[in-house]
Amino acid sequence: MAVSVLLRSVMARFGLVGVDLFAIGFTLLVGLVMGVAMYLYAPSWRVRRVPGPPSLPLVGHVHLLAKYGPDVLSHLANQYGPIFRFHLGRQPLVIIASAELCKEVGIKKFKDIPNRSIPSPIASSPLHQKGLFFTKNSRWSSMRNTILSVYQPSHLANLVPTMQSYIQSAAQNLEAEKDGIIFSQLSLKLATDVIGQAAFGVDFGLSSPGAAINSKNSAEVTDFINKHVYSTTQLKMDLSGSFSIVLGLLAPILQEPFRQVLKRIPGTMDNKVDRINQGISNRLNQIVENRAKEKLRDSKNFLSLILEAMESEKATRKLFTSDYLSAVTYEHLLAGSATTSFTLSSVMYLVAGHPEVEKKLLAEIDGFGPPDLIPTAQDLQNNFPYLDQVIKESMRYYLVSPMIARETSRDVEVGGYMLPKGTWVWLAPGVLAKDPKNFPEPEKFKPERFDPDCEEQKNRHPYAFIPFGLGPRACIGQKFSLQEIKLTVIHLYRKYVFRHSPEMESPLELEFGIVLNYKHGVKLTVTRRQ
Ligand code: HEM
Repeated sequence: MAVSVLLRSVMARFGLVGVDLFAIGFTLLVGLVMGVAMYLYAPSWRVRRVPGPPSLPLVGHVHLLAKYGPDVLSHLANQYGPIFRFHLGRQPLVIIASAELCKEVGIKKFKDIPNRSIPSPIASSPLHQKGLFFTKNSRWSSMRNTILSVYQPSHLANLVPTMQSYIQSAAQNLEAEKDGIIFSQLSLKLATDVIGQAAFGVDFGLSSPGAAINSKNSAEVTDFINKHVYSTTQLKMDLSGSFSIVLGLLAPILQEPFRQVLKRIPGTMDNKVDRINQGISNRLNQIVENRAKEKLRDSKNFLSLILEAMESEKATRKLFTSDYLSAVTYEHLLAGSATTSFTLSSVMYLVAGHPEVEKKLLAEIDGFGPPDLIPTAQDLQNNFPYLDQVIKESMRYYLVSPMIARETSRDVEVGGYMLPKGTWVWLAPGVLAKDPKNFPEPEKFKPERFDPDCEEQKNRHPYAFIPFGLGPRACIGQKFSLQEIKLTVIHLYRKYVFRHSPEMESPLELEFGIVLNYKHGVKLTVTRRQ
């Protein structure tokens, strides 16, 4: 009532006497509803010609994730072909599910599609945004060039003794656990220790036996790692993340304002994520600051190498301001731990369930030389061809990163469809890896399909298997992680054999995060070899 009186007096002032208030209210309401509808549907409208299933208002196709689980995109590719839409809430993704089109997006048309889209879990986490993964255009290429220069093969080769000593120490845990171990937990600790040393020159001391008791600063380290694990596992791609992440899926425009408010309200998940990310940032800044002050640095770790480059080159100094330096260093921990650990656990799980593969693998490992002969980086690359096949097949079978996010930076034609600037184009290596055209009987674990002499391998499209991505934006850590995984498998199989623990579910259950993870872990029993 009071509002209508007020409105009338305002209207009278402007000479609008006699205008129907109801009509104005109705027009405003219709305008508002249309505005919201346009906001929600505009992104879908721009790519409407690309085929895809009907999407639900607000949630898009997220409900299909619940229905089909990890196979959702393979299912849709069968129905809609090699390029189709999948809506994450309001945001349509154009999914690329053929090897030839992946090559087109990742290599041939790279200059039109050079960056990654930033999904809502990352948009709500400033900590994750300034690493190489999400930086864009010229900043990205300058950062990548500097980072690649510290990934020389000689640098990797120098890391073999460091990796080996962590592996040997972690393997001692196996002796203590007669009833079996949760291998995926041990491998995450090992991978975190290795990357902690390689990236920061810091010994987290997580994987050595009795780590919690021995480590001088165990409480602080455990706290840091727990924060890291929490921060990473909260980057959910479904509707179970923090409120601001879920809102980011539905209405991105509201995500940042809500995050700013919610992070100040104790008890909310946004508040917890923010506190934890702050804690990680502070700890990282401290590590970076301490390293920067050191006169004599251990030049084997990534951070020291970048700091040295910064001291000698003005351009690098300008590029790596402290926030970017902390972010790329943290990114190493993030990218280097969960991915490598998941892949290592997959290898151990799959070999443990396939005695015929185990037999061939043991023959190759035993044939390399005496049990205490540590392979060099070159040996690892050239002298373990069957191990290579086992790792590739394990990565195909359980692909840690089944999606690769990219975004068009101008209008570009892909697969016969014109995609406007700003379209999210996501490659689907997970679909390619399970496509029977590329991999006959995809549900069978057959390392021999990667034998360079076999017909299946010869006939396969060269980009049908891209676990590390492709083109100028491919993974920088590929050689690093393969070196670590091979050294670990060789060391473990020289001493032990493994079987599935009877306590483990079958088939293995997986969960979606920013990378794939094992829901209940990989549990194995261990037997010492005679
Ligand atoms: C088994 C282990 C790993 C897998 C499966 C993996 C997978 C991937 C994939 C699929 C991409 C996206 C590539 C693309 O867009 O084409 C990527 C990018 C990246 N990875 Fe890895 N990765 C692994 C280990 C590592 C390690 C150990 C590090 C660091 C030492 C690392 C650092 C990065 C970085 C920084 C990028 C972004 C590159 C850029 O945008 O220029 N990754 N990784």
